[in-house]
Amino acid sequence: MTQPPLPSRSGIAALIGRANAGKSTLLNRMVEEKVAIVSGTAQTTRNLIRAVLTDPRGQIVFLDTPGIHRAKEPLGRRMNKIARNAADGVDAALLIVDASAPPAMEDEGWIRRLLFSESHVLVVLNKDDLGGRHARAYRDCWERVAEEKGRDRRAEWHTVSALTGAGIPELMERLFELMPAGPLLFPPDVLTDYPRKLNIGDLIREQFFRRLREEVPHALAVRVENIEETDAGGGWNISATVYVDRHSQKGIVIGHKGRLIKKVREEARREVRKMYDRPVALELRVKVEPKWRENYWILRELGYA
Ligand SMILES: Nc1nc2c(ncn2[C@@H]2O[C@H](COP(=O)(O)OP(=O)(O)OP(=O)(O)O)[C@@H](O)[C@H]2O)c(=O)[nH]1
Repeated sequence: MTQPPLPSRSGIAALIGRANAGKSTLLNRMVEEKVAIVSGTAQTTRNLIRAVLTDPRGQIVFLDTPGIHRAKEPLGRRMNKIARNAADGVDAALLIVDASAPPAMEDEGWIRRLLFSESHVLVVLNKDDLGGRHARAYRDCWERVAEEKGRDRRAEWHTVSALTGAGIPELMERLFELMPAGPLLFPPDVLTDYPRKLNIGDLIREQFFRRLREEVPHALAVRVENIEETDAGGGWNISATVYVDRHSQKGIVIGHKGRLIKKVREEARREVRKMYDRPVALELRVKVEPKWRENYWILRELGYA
């Protein structure tokens, strides 16, 4: 029997929008049962990947942006920074707005940001079932901010109701078109097992977050290369690489006499052991990879065995 051909497009879409705009409802509606939502467990709240949708038209990896809130603590501020950057370097950035309510400061903030993003931008006017009274105000807001900023930048506008499903097939069709041709980013039968490497990477990164000043963690990625089962006791030998942008950051991440990375390794090891309930050995390497954020090959490789 011949297998159906694999889809030949695959890309990344970021979901952006203020709380209550309907991001989660929209995501659920877009992916329906066809998807493996990446694990509902508590750990994945830190995880940016929310879902991977594969169908004959292609594959879309949906990235979530943690809500932007008025964060006082450093971790919250860093999360905001991550959220703001999630719109960059993706194949489609979806700004979801609630068209039944007027644009809020946060919507305008996102518009300002998206005007400078190189990603293809789609503004999704959600909750159209409530009448979409304020749809025009969002378009006006876009135009006004673009003019203020001197940016001749257009967005694509889609009117939907995540609740009733109206407008969703058209939006999906368009998203698949926007995904670049190329091999799948993730295996098609994604992936109950897949989040493990991501989660462990997150746990390690979080330990750096806790110990470093703002600039560095933002320029820091952790990629778990390998999880090897040990012969005895069901333990894991994990090796991971910490990527930074610049040489100067390498020293910071390693710390005086290697103290910082050692501490991170110990704490991360403890966290992983707690989460997966097994003995863990962890090896960390630091690598300088200028502009890693612009290369999403790191993302491509995450999760592959
Ligand atoms: N009438 C209507 N309500 C909607 C629609 N989409 C979402 N909602 C409602 O809006 C509320 C917020 O939706 P969520 O999907 O939780 O919003 P969110 O943007 O994910 O919010 P956070 O999880 O806080 O980021 C819920 O009560 C939804 O049922 C829609 O198209 N029409």
